[in-house]
Amino acid sequence: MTEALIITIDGPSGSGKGTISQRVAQKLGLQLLDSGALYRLVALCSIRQAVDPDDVVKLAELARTLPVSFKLGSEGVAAFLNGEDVSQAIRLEEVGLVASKVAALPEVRAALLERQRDFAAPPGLVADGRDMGTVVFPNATIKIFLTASAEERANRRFNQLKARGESVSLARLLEDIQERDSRDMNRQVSPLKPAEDAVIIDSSQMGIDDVQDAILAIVDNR
Ligand SMILES: Nc1ncnc2c1ncn2[C@@H]1O[C@H](COP(=O)(O)OP(=O)(O)OP(=O)(O)O)[C@@H](O)[C@H]1O
Ligand SMILES: Nc1ccn([C@H]2C[C@H](O)[C@@H](COP(=O)(O)O)O2)c(=O)n1
Repeated sequence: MTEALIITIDGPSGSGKGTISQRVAQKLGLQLLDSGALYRLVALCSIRQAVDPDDVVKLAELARTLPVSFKLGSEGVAAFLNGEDVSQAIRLEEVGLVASKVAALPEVRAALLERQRDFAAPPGLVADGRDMGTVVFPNATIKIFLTASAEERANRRFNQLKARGESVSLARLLEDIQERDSRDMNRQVSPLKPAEDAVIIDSSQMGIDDVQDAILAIVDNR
C-alpha cells in the first residue's frame, strides 16, 4: 500500500501557515488539517462553559469529546461546534490567547493527538500547526517551518483585522504576538520549534505567491 503524502507546515502565529496550507492542499487535492482551529475550538468551548482555566481534567475532557467538524468552502475551511458555524468566533484575538494557554496543557495535547492523526487519509494531507512535523506526524514526507519577523506578522494581522472592520492597535497586536510566541516556544510539551529535517522558509520579504511556489517546488523535487 502506498503511504499518504503528508506535508507539515509549522510556524508562529501570523507567519501565513493557514493561508499557504489551504492553497497547497487545494492545488494538490489533499486533505487539510488546521490544528490551531482544534485548540481554538477547545478555548471557545471553555469560555462559553465558563470552565476554570486551571481545571485541567475538564479541559482535557472537552478536547476529547468536542463535537467538531470542518467543511471546505469558498471562504476557506469552516469550523463547526455542535453543528454551529463558529469560524468567525474562533478567530477572535481573545479566543486565540486562551487557545495558546490551553495548548500548553499536556493533558489537552494528549487528548487531541489521535484526533489530529485521524485526518491523514489518501491521497494525503497538509497539516498546519506548531508541532505537526515534530510530534503529530514525525514521519511526514515534507516538513516546512514557515516564519517571519514579529513586526511583519503583526502588520499582516493588523491589515487582516482592519479589512474585517475591526479596530485594533498595531502596538497591542505586536505585544500579543510576542506573548503568544513566547508561550508557544517555551512550554514544556511540544514547544514550537522546527523539526530537525524541516525546510525553514522566512517569508518576511516574500509574498504569498512566492511562498506557495517555493513549497510546491519542494514537493515537485521530493
Ligand atoms: N507572505 C505573505 N505576505 C503577506 N501577507 C501574508 C503572507 N502570508 C500570509 N499573509 C497574510 O497574513 C495574515 C495571516 O496569515 P495566516 O492567517 O495564514 O497566518 P497563520 O500563520 O495561519 O496565523 P495563525 O497561526 O495565528 O492562525 C493573512 O491576512 C494572510 O493573508
Ligand atoms: N499544533 C498546534 C496548533 C496550535 N497551537 C496553539 C498555538 C496558538 O497559540 C493556538 C492557536 O493556533 P493558531 O490558530 O493561531 O495557529 O493554538 C498549538 O499549540 N499546537
